[in-house]
Amino acid sequence: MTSMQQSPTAGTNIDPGEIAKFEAMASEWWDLNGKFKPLHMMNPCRLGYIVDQVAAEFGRDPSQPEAFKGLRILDIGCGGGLLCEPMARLGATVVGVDPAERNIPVARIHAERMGLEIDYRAASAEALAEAGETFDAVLNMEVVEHVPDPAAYLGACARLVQPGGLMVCSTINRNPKSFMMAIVGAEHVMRWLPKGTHEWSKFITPDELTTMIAAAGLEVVDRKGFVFNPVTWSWSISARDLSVNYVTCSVKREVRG
Ligand SMILES: C[S@@+](CC[C@H](N)C(=O)[O-])C[C@H]1O[C@@H](n2cnc3c(N)ncnc32)[C@H](O)[C@@H]1O
Repeated sequence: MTSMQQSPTAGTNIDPGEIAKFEAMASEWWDLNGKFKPLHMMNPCRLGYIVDQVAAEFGRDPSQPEAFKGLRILDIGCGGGLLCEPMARLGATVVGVDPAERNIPVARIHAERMGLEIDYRAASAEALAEAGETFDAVLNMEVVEHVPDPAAYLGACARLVQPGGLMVCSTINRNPKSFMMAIVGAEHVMRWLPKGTHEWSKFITPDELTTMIAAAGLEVVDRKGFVFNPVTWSWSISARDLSVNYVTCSVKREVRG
């Protein structure tokens, strides 16, 4: 790149180092034993949470085929589409967006192979908000800890939620236990993730996240933990233990006039 050319991430709320990390792993999104193994392992648990929240908010029965038909769902920081695909299977109109350009063809090709129609775009939350797009539900899973200015990013995400809609946002708590589990355990001992995937200082406590989401104009209506059980080797939802991985659901109240 010459000094006259601008990086695609220049002047944005996107960390080029983070994008490079994810682009280097892009071919592994759908390898169950590859670098995204932890996300695949968590997927049933976090999908259960997302489906329940969306179904409750919009009065849908998720056991019915095409339960989410008519809903427009955005997955921001979609990676390879691990969450987009199940949403499309439930009948939603799905847009998956990620600033790491190499993720997009990987996600597109996989969706095509699965016979799913998903609108994947290399873009940022900020660019979509600027274009005035809105969605019934915004999925914002495991992204905020990779963003330079989380408060500004959440502001853009909140603008993408339609009045009456919701955002599901998950991330990692910041405390000594999360350092031991998410960095020492996951990156150095289990080697589930490449070393340096996460920076502990970028983790966010549930109260900090709640405050930022509220400042962005949404109301946090639910917070739960995602807890790994090393005996059953599975993840479950906890109402009490938000000490490492956790999720929030927030809504944009409709203005009554
Ligand atoms: C840990 S992965 C999570 C992927 C997906 N959300 C999931 O949970 O399966 C983080 C994703 O966030 C994307 N990302 C990094 N910085 C971002 C930003 N500023 N805005 C949106 N997405 C970003 C990365 O490219 C990567 O795909």
